[in-house]
Order: sequence, then C-alpha cells, then structure tokens
Amino acid sequence: MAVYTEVDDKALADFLADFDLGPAIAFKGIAEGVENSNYLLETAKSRFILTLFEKRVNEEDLPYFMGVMDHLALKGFPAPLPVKANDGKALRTLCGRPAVIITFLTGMSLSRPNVEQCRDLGIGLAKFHDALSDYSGSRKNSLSVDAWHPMFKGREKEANAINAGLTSHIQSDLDELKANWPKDLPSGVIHADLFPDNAFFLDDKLTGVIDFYFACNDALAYDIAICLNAWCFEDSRGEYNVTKGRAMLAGYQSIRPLEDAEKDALPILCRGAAMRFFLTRLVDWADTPRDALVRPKNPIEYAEKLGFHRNAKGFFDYGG
Ligand SMILES: Nc1ncnc2c1ncn2[C@@H]1O[C@H](COP(=O)(O)OP(=O)(O)O)[C@@H](O)[C@H]1O
Ligand SMILES: N[C@@H](CCOP(=O)(O)O)C(=O)O
Repeated sequence: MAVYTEVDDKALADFLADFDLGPAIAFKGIAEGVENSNYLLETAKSRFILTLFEKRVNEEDLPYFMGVMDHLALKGFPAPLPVKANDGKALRTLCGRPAVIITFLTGMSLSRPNVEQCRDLGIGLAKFHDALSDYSGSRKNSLSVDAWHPMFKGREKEANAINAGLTSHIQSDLDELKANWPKDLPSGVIHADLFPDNAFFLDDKLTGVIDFYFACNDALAYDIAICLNAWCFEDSRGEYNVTKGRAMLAGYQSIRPLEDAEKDALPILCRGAAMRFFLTRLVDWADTPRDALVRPKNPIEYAEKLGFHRNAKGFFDYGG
C-alpha cells in the first residue's frame, strides 16, 4: 500500500493541534496510489485526506500544486481544497516530510471506463485547462522529452528482460521523439497524470479530479495524449479503442476545439506520453524491493501502447 511514512498517534495529535478541525476520530492508511503516503482522516468536522509527500515530489514545487487546487476551487472545478492551518498556511511538516490536509471528495474511480465516461472525461479535461488558463504559477515539466534519454540510460538490460528486443525499439523511439517533439503548441497548466484512478465518477458523469502532484506547464494537447493512453486502451493488450478515443476527443473539443497543429501533433504526443509512463514504471519496477508494501505498475502495458503509436499515421488513428 502507499504508506511510506508511518504517522503515530502523538505525531498526528500534535499536527492537528495547529488546525481548527478537532481531534481525529478515525485515521487509516490508504492502499491506492504509488507516489505519496496518503491517510484517510476523519474529525468531528468532516473527512479529509492527509498526504505526506515522498520521493518524486520536489518540495519547492508544493506551493505551485497548492495554488492549482486553490485556483480550481475558486473556479468551481471539482477538486480537493488544501485545508489552511490556524496560521493561514496549508503546507506543513509531519514526521520529517512535507504534508498537507485536503478535503475529501466523494465518488468512485473506474476500473474500466466506458465510451460515455471517456467523453465526459474529455469535457472535464477541457474545463480543467480552461479553469487554469489564468493561473499565474508556472512549473516546467520535469518528466518531458529532455528527461527521457537520461532516464533510460543504464536500464537497457532491464528493458530487454521485460521483452527481448525491447531496448532497440525504445532507443529508436527516444531518438525519433527527440528529433520531432513539437514546439509552440497552445500551452497552459496540465494535470499530467489524469488516469482513471485520479478521477471520480457518479454513473457517467465526472464528479471530481485528484492528485495534482505532476501538474506543470506544457502543451495542452499533451494532456489529451496522456488521457488517450490511460483511458482508451483495452486492458493491457495494447489495443486502442477508437470509439473511446473519438468520444474523448469530441468531448474535449465541445469545450475547446483543437488547432490543426495540435491535431497533427497528436500521434507524436501520444507516443511521448506512452514513453513517459513506460520509463517511470520501468524505473519503479526495477528499483522497488520485492518485499515492499507498494506494488509498482507493470511497464509492459506502456511498451505495448508504444507499439500502437509507432504505427499511427495521423489524428484519424485516434478517432479524430
Ligand atoms: N481528495 C480526495 N478525496 C477522496 N479520496 C482521495 C482524495 N485524494 C486521494 N484520495 C484517495 O487516495 C488514493 C491515493 O491518492 P493519490 O493522490 O492518487 O496518491 P499518489 O499521489 O500516491 O498516487 C486515491 O486513489 C484515492 O482513493
Ligand atoms: N499514473 C502513473 C503512476 C502515478 O500514480 P498515481 O497513483 O499518482 O496516479 C502510472 O500509471 O504509471
């Protein structure tokens, strides 16, 4: 489970003393998630999520992420709100880690999104981009194209162990991505990790979005590419469901129509998005001890998605 840092009763009580929430009446670690430690916290006032930030999160980026959530709340977008302590600040330290309490969102995350849910996710993603179009914070995408070659360096054997011959495919993908990565597309704040486990639904309607800790400023269409990868493939077989892709793109474009340059760039953006998640999964797969409580995600799923993108010719292959 994703609890890297244990919080004992005394540490929690001292931490809560700085808030106007009252003492904890329930507190337990959350199994889902892989990046940070998350606890479900309940006080007489309400339910909350307590997050302690771990390995991939740079402390200097935390004010940007808190600002994104505050800004979304201001715009009425369904996202959690960081809870301010008595000194007016949400960001604190707990058990030696940066920590925050955020409000709890109700809703269910989907294990197998249907076509209508993909459409509503597309609508929600465009509204998310729109809501943050006047957010003044800025953060570079530290997991974009320049990071990929260095991330793969030294991992060649590990990739071949997953699938014989994979390393040479990855190396040529990396070269092609570097040479053809699009510049000057419409940009803004992107979520950058809007997977089904970070979205809540009630029936076919998106009711909430969580986990903004990869958010950054980048091409808006790259966020669509991440979502097409995460929502529109059937299980882990590398089979793209064009009906789901068409619905997501139509949903998105009902709020923000794509420019021609964004449509043209979609295949390479999708390939890059698949590479980004393949690489972080490969690193975690190789570096997580077998007896760890956190179960790393299998990189093979994204190696298979890369296979689809390598052969895609244009926007129409994605349902455009
Ligand atoms: N604001 C929230 N409301 C309700 N549940 C939440 C909220 N934030 C996180 N969760 C729960 O905690 C889990 C892990 O959160 P997430 O932010 O995805 O962790 P990580 O950053 O480690 O990937 C989610 O899958 C969800 O079940
Ligand atoms: N979505 C990423 C892993 C990051 O985990 P999350 O729990 O923060 O969504 C992946 O699937 O590789």
